[in-house]
Amino acid sequence: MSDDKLLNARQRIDTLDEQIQSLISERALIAQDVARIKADMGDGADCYRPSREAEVLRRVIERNKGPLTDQSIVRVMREIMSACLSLESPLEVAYLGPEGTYTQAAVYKHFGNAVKARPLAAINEIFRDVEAGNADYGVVPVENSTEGVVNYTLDMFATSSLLICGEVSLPVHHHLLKKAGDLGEVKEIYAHSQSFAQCRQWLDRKLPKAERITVASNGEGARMAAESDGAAIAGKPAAERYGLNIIAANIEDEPDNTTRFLVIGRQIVPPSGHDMTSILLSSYNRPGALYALLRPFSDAGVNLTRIESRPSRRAQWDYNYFVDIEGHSQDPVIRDVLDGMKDAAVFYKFLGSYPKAVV
Ligand SMILES: O=C(O)C(=O)C[C@]1(C(=O)O)C=C[C@@H](O)C=C1
Repeated sequence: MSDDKLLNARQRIDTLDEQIQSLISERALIAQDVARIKADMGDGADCYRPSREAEVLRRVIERNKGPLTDQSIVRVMREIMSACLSLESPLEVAYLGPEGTYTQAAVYKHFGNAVKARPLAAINEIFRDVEAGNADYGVVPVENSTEGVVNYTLDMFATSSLLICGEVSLPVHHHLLKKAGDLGEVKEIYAHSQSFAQCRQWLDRKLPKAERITVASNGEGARMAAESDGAAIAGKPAAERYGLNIIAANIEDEPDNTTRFLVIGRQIVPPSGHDMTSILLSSYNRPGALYALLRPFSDAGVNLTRIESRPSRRAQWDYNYFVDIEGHSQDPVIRDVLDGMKDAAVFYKFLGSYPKAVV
């Protein structure tokens, strides 16, 4: 009797699978049409449309009645769009490698698995690669909820011609990885400095005597652990990539530890309805100058969500301010404020308007 029930349920699944598959194929045919339409419009260069993708994914969440979580249903839809886009034009995305880094996970979260992800050794190489047109887009880490900003990425924007085209928010779970053995045998640990900082309390408590060896990336640390008796702090993809065991899971001090990444490219992204805008400013070094510069945001009711200062490298004790606001630069209110700011600031650079991360 229960055999019959199982058979029946599987038949219903088979029927639905057939319908889903034929609908996905129909969708892919339309995506090919879209590519032809874009080519006819002389607009073919940018097959990837971040705003449209954000709209599609937001609609998926609005429609979701469960039982799948928003994250799960978005992941499925993201892969369908990724496969459709690869029919239009395969994308190449440079990221902070080697394989197994959180940045690689951010690439796949944002672009799906049909993208060609290219690992590079340093953040400046990613900027150069995209600027030179070797990669279509790049993905770089910009801030972590526990450890704060990635200064190197912010500094690159001061001189780069690239724009921010998107953001990716990735919950980061650190694990202690080792070829074999257990916690008691760990004498050396390889990790990126940010990961050591994010797991400091756990390490002080559990492995106070182990030597902490800072390496360029967590992927690199995992590779080194695979070739030695040492352990590495990295994510699950690195464990899989380098054949390591997870000997302690989720060792980050903050359970909500999240890293924000930026997608960099040459595209001016149109509004999606829920956008962010990033700018770089510097003000005169006199009382009230920074306040006067930023006040128009408040007067216009624009939400300033982040401000970071970095040495400008133009003069001693002179600073650049990285400012994030909610909204798009094509919104007339924001356009007016930014236009005023261009004249009032000592230095002003528009870094991009882009859709807020959907999940
Ligand atoms: O709407 C478009 O412009 C498309 O190319 C289609 C599509 C999709 O599959 O939905 C694919 C790629 C783009 O990045 C956005 C959306």
